[in-house]
Amino acid sequence: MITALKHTFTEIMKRALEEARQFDKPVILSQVKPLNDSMNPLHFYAAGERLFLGERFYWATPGSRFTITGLGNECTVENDSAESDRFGRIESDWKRFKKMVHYEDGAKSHIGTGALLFGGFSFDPHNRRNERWNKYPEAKFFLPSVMLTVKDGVSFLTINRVINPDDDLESCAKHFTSIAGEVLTEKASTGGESVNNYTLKEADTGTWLSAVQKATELIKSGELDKVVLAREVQLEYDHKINIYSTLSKLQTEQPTSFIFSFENGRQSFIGATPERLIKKENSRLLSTCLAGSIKRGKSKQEDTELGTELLNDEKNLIEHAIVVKMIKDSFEEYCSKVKVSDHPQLLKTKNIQHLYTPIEGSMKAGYSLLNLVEKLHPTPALGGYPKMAAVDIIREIEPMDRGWYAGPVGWLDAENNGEFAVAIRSGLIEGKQAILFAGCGIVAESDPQMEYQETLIKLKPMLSALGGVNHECK
Ligand SMILES: C=C(O[C@H]1C=CC=C(C(=O)O)[C@@H]1O)C(=O)O
Ligand SMILES: [Mg+2]
Repeated sequence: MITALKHTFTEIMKRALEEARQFDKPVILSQVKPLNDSMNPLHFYAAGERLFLGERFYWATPGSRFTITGLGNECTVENDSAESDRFGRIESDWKRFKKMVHYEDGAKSHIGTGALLFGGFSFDPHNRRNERWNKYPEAKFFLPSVMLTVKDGVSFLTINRVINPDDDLESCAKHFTSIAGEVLTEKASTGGESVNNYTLKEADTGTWLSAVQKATELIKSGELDKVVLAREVQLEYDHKINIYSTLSKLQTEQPTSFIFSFENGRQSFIGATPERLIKKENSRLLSTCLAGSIKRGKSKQEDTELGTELLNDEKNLIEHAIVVKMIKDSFEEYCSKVKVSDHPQLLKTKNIQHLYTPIEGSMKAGYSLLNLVEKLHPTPALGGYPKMAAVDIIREIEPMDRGWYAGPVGWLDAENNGEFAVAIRSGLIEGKQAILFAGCGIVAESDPQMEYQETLIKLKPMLSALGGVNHECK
């Protein structure tokens, strides 16, 4: 068995085992190999179904220029802390582990390969909890057993193993020699019925409209500047929802968004979000201010006219400016060389146009990616401004438990690089049921009916991926 592996890697494996025994602590061993043939990441996800159902993740940046697909769970790093230390605790748990990461010689030169954690955070750890989110703690990440990274068309396979002090060399070696073969030769089960017969229930529409009205009054009375209010719809299908085809439709229909799936037992939390929270590549940090929306036009001309209207609409410009100010202020605290343009541009997805301002900076020494996630979450595009007042009001008047909706979802590696998006345009899927979420930034000038119409547009990406393109809610 062991001889099937490269001699050097066997040596590394022995050293890892010795280290685990010496410190009486588990050690992560990671092997990264380039793949000669390019591989379709969604096929890889589907191929993991038999062996790793319930423990898979998928992440694709806009245009699928970078994807990571993880199968199996070598170790979970999670906590249910309602305090702000939920970010810090993920960081310190990961630090403890990652000190002992070993790479095959020469393999670790690509960000997004090797040992990394994928997962996310709930929106608000202090909110009441609906039992549907029981499997999604306030912070949960896992290290996959096997992972495919595709970067600009080049594929890498990572195999991870947590080596415990009482493991033996032979079983470790077996893990590395057999796991990749088992997945790579597995036939992807991508089929299944296309989903289209469903019933849709809208929860508490009246309550939501009154909440929006109430929010505008609170804003006018000076209690806060902005609050984001969300609502949910429940879809019941007559057969099990096919996650593979849903992801693949999202990927085709939403090329300007991040596509994600976090599979957790029988549930999958999936979405196509256009909004990056933070990306860190070495010391370079990028964030996206995205807020303010209008529908797409039916013709090119109407689309351009609507875009121009959005760029000049006072209500939407206020909604957007509040986000830019908060992210810019945070960047100025944590970064040098902050760059942000004075005027928003348009970001167009298939169904909607947004006001968009990218922002970048160079992270000061002593900070980490998760420090930035903690600082930014929730931005006023998801929470409101001021942050604490807005989150309190959401807790009080929003008629639902957001769970992981609008929380940060993404990955971080052992070198403190990674990327998080905000989990909007998303849904929680289990069996025949999908619960979809959509929210809107409420400012003093907001009109409840118009905000409601905006949520209908924001529900479309998920509805369409689930086969319900023409549905119009009440
Ligand atoms: C909260 C959501 O969208 C945010 C992101 C972009 C534009 C928004 C808006 O115009 O209201 C929202 O702030 C959502 O899609 O659920
Ligand atoms: Mg809006």
